Amino acid sequence: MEKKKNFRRKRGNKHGKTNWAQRRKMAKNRQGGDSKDQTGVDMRDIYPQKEMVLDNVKFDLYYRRLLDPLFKSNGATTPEEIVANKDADFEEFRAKLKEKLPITFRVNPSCIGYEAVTDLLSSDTFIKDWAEKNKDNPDMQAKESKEQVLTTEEMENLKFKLFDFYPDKLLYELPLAREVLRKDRILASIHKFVQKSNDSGLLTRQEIVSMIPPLLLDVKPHHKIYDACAAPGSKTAQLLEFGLKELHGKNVTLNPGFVIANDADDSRANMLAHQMSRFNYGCIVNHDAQNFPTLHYQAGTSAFKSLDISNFDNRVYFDRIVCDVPCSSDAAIRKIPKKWETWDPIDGAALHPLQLKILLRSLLMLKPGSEDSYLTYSTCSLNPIENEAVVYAALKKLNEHGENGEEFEIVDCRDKLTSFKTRPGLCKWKVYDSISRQSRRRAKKEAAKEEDTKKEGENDEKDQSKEEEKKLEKAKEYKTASFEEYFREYTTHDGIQDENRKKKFKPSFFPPEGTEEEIEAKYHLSRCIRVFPNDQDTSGFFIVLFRRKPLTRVQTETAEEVKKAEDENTVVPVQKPLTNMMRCDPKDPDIEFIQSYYGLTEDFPLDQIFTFSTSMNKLLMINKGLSDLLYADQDKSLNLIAGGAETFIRNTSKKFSGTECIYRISQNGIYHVYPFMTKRIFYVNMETFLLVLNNDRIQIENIPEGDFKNEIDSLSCGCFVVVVKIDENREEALTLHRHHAHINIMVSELNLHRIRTCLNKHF
Ligand SMILES: C[S@@+](CC[C@H](N)C(=O)[O-])C[C@H]1O[C@@H](n2cnc3c(N)ncnc32)[C@H](O)[C@@H]1O
Repeated sequence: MEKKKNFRRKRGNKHGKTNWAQRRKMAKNRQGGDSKDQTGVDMRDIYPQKEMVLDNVKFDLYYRRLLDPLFKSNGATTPEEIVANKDADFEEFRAKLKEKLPITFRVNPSCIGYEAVTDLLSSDTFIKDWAEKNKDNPDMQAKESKEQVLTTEEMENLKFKLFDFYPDKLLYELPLAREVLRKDRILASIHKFVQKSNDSGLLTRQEIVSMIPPLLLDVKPHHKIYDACAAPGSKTAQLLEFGLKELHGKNVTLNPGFVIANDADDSRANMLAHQMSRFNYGCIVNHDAQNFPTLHYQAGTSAFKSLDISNFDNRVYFDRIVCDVPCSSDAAIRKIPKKWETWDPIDGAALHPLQLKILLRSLLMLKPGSEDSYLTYSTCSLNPIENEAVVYAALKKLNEHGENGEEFEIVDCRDKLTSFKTRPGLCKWKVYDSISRQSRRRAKKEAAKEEDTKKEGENDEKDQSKEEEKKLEKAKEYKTASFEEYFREYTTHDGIQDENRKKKFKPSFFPPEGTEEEIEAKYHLSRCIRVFPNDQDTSGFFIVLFRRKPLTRVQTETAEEVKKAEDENTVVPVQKPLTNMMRCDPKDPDIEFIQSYYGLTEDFPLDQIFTFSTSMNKLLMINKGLSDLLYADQDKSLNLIAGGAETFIRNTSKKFSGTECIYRISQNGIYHVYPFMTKRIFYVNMETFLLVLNNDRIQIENIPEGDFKNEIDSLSCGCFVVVVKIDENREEALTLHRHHAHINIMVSELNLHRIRTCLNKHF
């Protein structure tokens, strides 16, 4: 019993499940992150951790052979030169995989005033200026180290590296190793700046290759977007940013587009909530993507009315889908060095069936009959079994069974990545099974037995095979180790002898039949993209862009049913509560209070306010598109985890007692409300805005005489909003609270950091 208790404590809650925070802690402990004892001695100094061997002979053999057509021969003509050049390219590839990744990040273009941030980051002197400004700021210093690693001259010349294949000067790299950043007394402030800006949503730290799928999708605000395997959400954030970039204030709330982020792992799905919390534009759901429920727009809703009657199909479809499936992650080995120890191609083989199911389900969720329906499939694996084989199997299944010809096609998207090097997809590949260490040992033994069984006794034989095995392990070089020793080739599925292996190695692993030209003409597999780590110092990656062509018409209802549905258009559907998220009744006294207290205009969409709790302590705003989607879920089949932006918060704290203000406005949701406010909102000049931005608390008597002071003097206690016009198209807003004798800002430190940076008011 005692044992069981301990097990529970170690592993999480009483059901043995761990949440995200617990897992992080466990991982940190495993990595020795929190390794100091009570006296502050780092135990890693006493018991140094095992040095990780960044080598795997199987990995080398497998990829040198499987990806051979992709290694560069650099114009060589003789067979020897071709092999030598390809070997050199492979060596570069392999060497790069052993290096640590540089830190890259993206500016969030949906932040108001983000252009000021891109100007700062691309300036020659930002690093130097920021370090200088923060040299005495304890919040921006490294905790332990006080060294200065870079020379003054190196420091002078240090700049962020800008990648111009990404639009609007948004993508940067910090051109230094993490160790240097952490150690250097001055540079620590830059590291802190990136961290703080990342936490505030202004920057997103993300690997370059992982940014490619959303980039290829050319997202527009009206798009309905589905992210099938979304956690931890870096691509979801990018999709939201692209969608929101062109929208500000009012438009977001009334916008028909949305992003729905799904992940099958409930604790990972919860991690997405942070990414989405500021946008009323997205929601998070928790389903197996291969079985994602089909939703239908309901008669009577505006989304239903806008459906094309000549092509009637009231299922919910998506304009853009990101299918970033679970994979063996061997292309991310720079980030996960442990893979060097554990890598085996069977990992990819085991995931192929799930990857294919997720892709098939997702492709069918793309809007049919449209000129503008795109999906990206991606993995951070190099293995053709997880990549081209999945893509080919999906195309084969969907196109050959479609009645109207080839409905899905691979799009050539290389022109969208000019100045970013990629390598093409493979048309043909081999299917290899790896021979286990046990089988290799057995084979060695048998060979040894055959040669000289009589001379040696059993014990000697054991010693010999052990000896041989050691030698073999030492032969780390792919040139000296024999491929056949490690891998067995399967040419057809029918030809697999071992029944167990036959179950694991599916028919869909195998490449198309025919010549490369024939295959290419039919499937265009070379339009897939593989990123090699050595081409521009990134991780590896595989991406393919699919398009659903407007060929078939899918009818889910008969013409009479359509007619009936049209007749029913005037009927407002019953508003059932959702599984765990409820639409607030616009007639609820609390909602009516909000409307009158803040003087919300008639067009404020009261029916887009939702809550997760019957006590209505936190009210979330969702936009028009998301609201339509949730209406479509009348069967409550969506397992909704979070959605919308936290906008109104019930004032339960004592510090707000004595005011009539039942709900204050949250800074997260302010942008969705203030354009509709006619009361308790003040448009101020930049000077006044900076006064409230830079002071937590201001005595009312100390506010300089003028319009703002007069307005505050006559304002009752409670929440209010100030707005400043930055230029023709941009405004920034803050939530504040008026108390009897003072006002104070109700904005988190991180939000303040974001706003100050975007206004360029740190300097
Ligand atoms: C490669 S990660 C996604 C990374 C994410 N797209 C990003 O950019 O941050 C794959 C995700 O798929 C999830 N997953 C695994 N099996 C799934 C399934 N059957 N359906 C949906 N998600 C699944 C995993 O929990 C994991 O979070």
